[in-house]
Amino acid sequence: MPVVRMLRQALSQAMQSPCCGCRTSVVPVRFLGVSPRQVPVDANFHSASFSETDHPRVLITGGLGQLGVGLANLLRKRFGKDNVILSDIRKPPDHVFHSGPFIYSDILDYKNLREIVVNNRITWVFHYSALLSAVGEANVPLARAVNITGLHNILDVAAEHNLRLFIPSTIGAFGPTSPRNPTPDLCIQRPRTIYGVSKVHAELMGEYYHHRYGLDFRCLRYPGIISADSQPGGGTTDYAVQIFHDATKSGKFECNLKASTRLPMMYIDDCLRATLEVMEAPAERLSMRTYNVNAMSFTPEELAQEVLKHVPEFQITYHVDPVRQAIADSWPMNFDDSNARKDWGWKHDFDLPELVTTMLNFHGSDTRVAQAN
Ligand SMILES: NC(=O)c1ccc[n+]([C@@H]2O[C@H](COP(=O)([O-])OP(=O)(O)OC[C@H]3O[C@@H](n4cnc5c(N)ncnc54)[C@H](O)[C@@H]3O)[C@@H](O)[C@H]2O)c1
Ligand SMILES: C[C@@H](O)[C@H](N)C(=O)O
Repeated sequence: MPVVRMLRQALSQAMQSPCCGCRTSVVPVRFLGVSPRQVPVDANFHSASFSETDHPRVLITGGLGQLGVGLANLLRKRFGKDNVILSDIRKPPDHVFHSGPFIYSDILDYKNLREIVVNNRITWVFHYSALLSAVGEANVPLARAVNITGLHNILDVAAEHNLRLFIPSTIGAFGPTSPRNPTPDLCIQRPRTIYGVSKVHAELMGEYYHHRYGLDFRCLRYPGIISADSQPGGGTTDYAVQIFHDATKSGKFECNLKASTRLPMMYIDDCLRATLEVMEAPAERLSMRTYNVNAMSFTPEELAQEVLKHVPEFQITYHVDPVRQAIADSWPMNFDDSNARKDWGWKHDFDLPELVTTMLNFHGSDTRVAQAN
């Protein structure tokens, strides 16, 4: 059937369908190959995208970055190893490859995404593929492709196959004209990075697909995430991970942000737990589809002071990267996550002292910690 005729037919069906809220029963259609399809959306989709007695079948995109492997570990404990598929365009290290299902998936290849979802009977997607703030500024065309075209692909696949879709947003979705201390869920969002622009777009498109097509879209705005056993992928908050490596290796750290740069931060265990909790929350508990989540907020100077309590010879110096500093200066200093706490019971476990002890212990400074205490 010619494309124009199909579009007309889809539009006319959408106009004729009884309106439940503002949702219609037609999802966007991709015209690929010779068999374009229209997939009706169940009006009661929010109640379940899979049988409630079954475990979800999960796909994680961009899973080999800082957060994906930890998320896979957490989800596999809960839903079973074979129910969680990790994917990326990079080659997995041995321990990841042998820890559960892994497949190649390029978020820019729509047809391949659809095949993966169909062949593996996927019901939940955690869409982690992205270029972060600093690497995004270094390659805007690629960031635009991965973060925006890739987003469109995953939204369409999710809407067509009734998936529950998690997309992380970020403190970077706010900008210099947002209230920065604290930053509430709903306020002006005019970010100055391609990363931030693409994340505001993701928030708005996900919410639009939710209202328009009933897509079960869920989104958390993460602060800077600090992890011990995985490396950050090129963001502005990376210093708060690197400091622990350097403090334990050499006792010295050169920070690329000013001493007084305050940013919201979270330990990875809290971040991944928040992600699972919002995905498991009953739909009626979610008064919004995009929530701020937070744990703590600190400056490099305050972090260094806390490290010093454990590593008395630790020295921090500053060599400011103007690109990262400009980004950080436009981001929230404190994040108001009261809606997440009220609606679905968000509560963080790690504050700054627990974070520093955990990170230093992981990096093998047990003796120094013991000596200092
Ligand atoms: N780490 C943080 O501090 C933080 C904070 C806020 C939000 N987030 C969001 O969480 C998600 C995961 O973050 P992360 O820190 O693990 O990111 P990361 O940069 O470490 O990893 C991103 C992954 O995406 C993959 N990728 C790139 N292009 C791809 C493509 N075409 N197809 C498929 N995969 C592709 C990369 O290979 C990489 O493994 C991102 O969406 C990020 O915006 C992270
Ligand atoms: C904050 C977050 O989105 C990411 N860590 C970055 O700095 O780009």
